[in-house]
Amino acid sequence: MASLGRASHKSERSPSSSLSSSLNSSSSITSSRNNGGSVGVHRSNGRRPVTPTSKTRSLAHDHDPESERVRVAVRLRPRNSEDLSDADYTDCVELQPELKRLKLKKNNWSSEAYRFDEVFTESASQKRVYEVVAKPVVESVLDGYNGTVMAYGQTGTGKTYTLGRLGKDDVSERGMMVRALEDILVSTSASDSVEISYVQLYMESIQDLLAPEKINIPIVEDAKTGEVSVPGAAIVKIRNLDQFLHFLQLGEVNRHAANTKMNTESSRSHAILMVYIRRSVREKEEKDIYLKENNPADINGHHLPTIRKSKLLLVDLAGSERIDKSGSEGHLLEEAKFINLSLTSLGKCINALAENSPHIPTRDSKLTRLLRDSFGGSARTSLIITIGPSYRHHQETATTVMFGQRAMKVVNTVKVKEEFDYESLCRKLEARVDHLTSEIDRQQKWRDIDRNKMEKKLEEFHNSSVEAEKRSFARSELLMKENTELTSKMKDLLQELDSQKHQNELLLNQIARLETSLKNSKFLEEENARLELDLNDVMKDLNRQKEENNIMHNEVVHLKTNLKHIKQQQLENSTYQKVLADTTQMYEEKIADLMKQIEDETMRSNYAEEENERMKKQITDIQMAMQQNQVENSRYQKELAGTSKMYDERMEALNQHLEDEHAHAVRIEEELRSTKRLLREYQDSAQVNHDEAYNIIHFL
Ligand SMILES: Nc1ncnc2c1ncn2[C@@H]1O[C@H](COP(=O)(O)OP(=O)(O)OP(=O)(O)O)[C@@H](O)[C@H]1O
Repeated sequence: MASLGRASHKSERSPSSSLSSSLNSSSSITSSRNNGGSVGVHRSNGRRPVTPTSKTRSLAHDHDPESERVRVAVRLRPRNSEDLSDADYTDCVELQPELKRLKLKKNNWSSEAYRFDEVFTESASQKRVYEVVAKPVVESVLDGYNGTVMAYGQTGTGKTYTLGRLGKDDVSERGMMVRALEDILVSTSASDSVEISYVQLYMESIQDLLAPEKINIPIVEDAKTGEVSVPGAAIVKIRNLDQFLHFLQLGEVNRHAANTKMNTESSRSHAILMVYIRRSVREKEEKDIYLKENNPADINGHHLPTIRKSKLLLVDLAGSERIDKSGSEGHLLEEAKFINLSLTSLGKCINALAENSPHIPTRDSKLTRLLRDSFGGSARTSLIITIGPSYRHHQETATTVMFGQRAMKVVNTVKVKEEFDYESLCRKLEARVDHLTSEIDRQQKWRDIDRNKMEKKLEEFHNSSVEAEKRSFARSELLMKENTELTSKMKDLLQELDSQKHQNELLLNQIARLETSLKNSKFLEEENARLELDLNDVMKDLNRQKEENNIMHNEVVHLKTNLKHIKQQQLENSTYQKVLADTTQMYEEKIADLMKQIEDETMRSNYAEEENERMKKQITDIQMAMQQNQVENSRYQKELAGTSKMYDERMEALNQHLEDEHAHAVRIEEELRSTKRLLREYQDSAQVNHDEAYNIIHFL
């Protein structure tokens, strides 16, 4: 305590000055109550009160001595059966709750007034006592401060009633322990941690009320932080009120108690309920703290989660007792001695703190060691002192009141204890590592899946490309084959074309020839017709000539007859007869020649007839060929259409040729005319011959 706590500058004040200061705060308490119904510590300098409703309050350490002073309330127990049965009963105190004042009677005519932070009459409810005394501390603890609520008083005055009452049958009877846990459990979330240890200090031995086998549990003090702990005690996580009630009842069962003259159930030990609260600092508050303290917790870019660890001590002290009154003997006496000894040590420390003494005898007892942080330390502390009403216990009441008065002078240095939650960070980082590992695994899995897919696709692509290559090779082979075939076909076609050309040429030639022939044939036909006509004429002439020849023959026969007759006459005329014979012979020779000419002419006429027939036949053949050619011509007409121009050109050549042919025909015609002329000459000659023959005959 000496190292952590010092009495405030108000420690030198007289009780009245303390009262004055309390008066200031009392008005603030009233104000707070009006605002929110809860009693908070309102600073006279106008700062906001430390209440659960003050959500926006600063988390800065508050060093207002008044606000950090140990709060002390006094509670008067109702008269008990002893008091009621006391015929000489007299009140030793007069309470003025509205003034938060207690008047302690010195004697029948005088009294001394003491100011407290709150004064509870015997009718004060458990609820109100809790809300005024303990609740602000509980809220402070929920905000991250350490806190202590302690009951101090003479045995049998209601310390256990005020703090440890379970209120199983009547909820309104619940004491501060149950109500505090109720509030804590309501105010904390699942992410927060609420744990308890419940120990008793019995005859300077710390024993675990939740695990009674644990005795002589050592007190551990952290040299650096001054933190006091009993790590040997069982720590139980509290999740609900029923669970807590169970443990509280268990502790009650395990607590040393005895039936004394003063109290049928007198606690023989100091019970200390330690509530450990571990809360994560909200993000915004965390940020505010970082900004305010300019100390951003950053490890490799990660903000460290900050937690607030706070501890609430609910201390139900064993009651001080006067051995003569309690009647303790033997073991009870020993217990009482230890109780009184430890309470005395506490009183000494409080005195020393109140008097700002350089030495605080913290180490005189385990109780003061355990409460080192509660008085003069960093905790917010509320003390409720319990007193009995009977004047019979005036001295004990006066001692208690004075203890309370001194305690009011003790100023603590409250501070929030925040630390980086390495455990949580570790868990978070582990979770992050797990998450990242699983993410990596997942991604690896996806990569594997993707790779497999890619490999499969690649294989498929490879296969398809091989297939495509095969197909393209087959196709190219096919194309090459087709190409070869087409080339061959093209060659054939070219050849065919050539042959077609050739044929065309042949046909053209043939057509030309046919056309020529046609022309010729026409011409010949015409010529033939003409010749036929001429021949007819010739034939007529010949027939006529034949008739004439016949006539001439007949004439010749007649002449021969006449000649015979003449010969006979010649015989009669010998000279004349000789000349006549010669002439006759000459004529006979001429007639023979003429006959021969006639026969030749006849033969020639027959030949001409045959020739005519042959030509007719030839014309018929030509006409048939022409008909065939016309069929073929119609067949080739389409093909010839494209080459008509060429044919036209050729036709010109043919025309030329035809002209030549025409010229030739003209020549033939001339020849024919010449033949006709010859024939006519022959006819003329024949006529001459005939005339000569006629003259001769006539002459003859
Ligand atoms: N405010 C009260 N109203 C009604 N009954 C009370 C009140 N305070 C105490 N009592 C009763 O007085 C008796 C003694 O109280 P309690 O055991 O709490 O005293 P104590 O201070 O704890 O005593 P000790 O120090 O011996 O343990 C109990 O029967 C309790 O019910």
